[in-house]
Amino acid sequence: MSTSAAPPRVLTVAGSDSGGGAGVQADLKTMLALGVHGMSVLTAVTAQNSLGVQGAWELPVEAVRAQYRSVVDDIGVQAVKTGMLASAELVEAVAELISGTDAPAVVDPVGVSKHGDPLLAASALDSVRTQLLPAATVATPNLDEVAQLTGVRVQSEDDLRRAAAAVLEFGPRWVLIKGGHLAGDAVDLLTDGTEEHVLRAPRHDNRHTHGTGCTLASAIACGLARGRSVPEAVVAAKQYVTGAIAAGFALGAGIGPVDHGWALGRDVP
Ligand SMILES: Nc1ncnc2c1ncn2[C@@H]1O[C@H](COP(=O)(O)OP(=O)(O)O)[C@@H](O)[C@H]1O
Ligand SMILES: Cc1ncc(COP(=O)(O)O)c(N)n1
Repeated sequence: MSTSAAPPRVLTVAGSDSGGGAGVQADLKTMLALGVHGMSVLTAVTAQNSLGVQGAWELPVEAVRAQYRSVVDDIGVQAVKTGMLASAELVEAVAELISGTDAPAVVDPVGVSKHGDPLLAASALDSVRTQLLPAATVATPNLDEVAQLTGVRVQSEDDLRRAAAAVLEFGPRWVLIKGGHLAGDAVDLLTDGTEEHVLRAPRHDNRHTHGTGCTLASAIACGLARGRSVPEAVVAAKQYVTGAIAAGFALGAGIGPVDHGWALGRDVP
């Protein structure tokens, strides 16, 4: 009997989106599409659909710690991605867990949903700044999160560099500022303070963009788990999320999800 070699293992530490477009569900679908073994530590459960978030319940810190230890101590991880962490207590526990793990960490500092529903308590922002961001190999804030964390308001592409410098002050190794909410091309800036990479993709005129940020951060984690450098992983992840946005589809009466499976059966980037 033959056994196949195990694929790289990637762990998401995030909230559940019952609608299946964002959160842990987006992360695991991305991981399957990009050829790694996806695993999850659930931090919170949301009742969520195309119209918004109808309810959110966080898990006890012991439940988060126990899930994390179960996965890391037996199966092992080649990369970790964090998403919705809900409270200061959970942010601090997760920051400690990822700091003690010998694997790159992609930190998506999720603040609010596309519909403006809060996914992180305001009282947790300081823990994100002082404990979570310093533990990140790559942090991937969107423009609202940049404003919340640093006070820098990005209004045009020219402001991206100033935003990146302000986030780097908190200590992540790299930062990817996502300019997806600006008009014009979808432009993101990746930098470690020395090297700078501008990632530009055509804007798809598609309102079905639920889950873009989760999908991009997970795709970066997949690339890192496969041994790619941060810039290589981010370039490939940007290609993957751009294709997923182009293929986003209507579901329910509101904002539909990106299509995580758009590249299945084709060569993955
Ligand atoms: N309409 C769009 N067309 C193409 N790319 C987009 C579009 N909207 C967002 N993006 C890209 O999707 C990724 C996620 O960005 P964003 O939507 O800003 O994150 P978040 O989901 O955290 O708000 C970024 O690479 C961004 O440039
Ligand atoms: C549980 C959960 N986590 C994260 C997001 C952010 O989603 P997006 O990727 O659209 O910003 C969400 N809506 N729900």
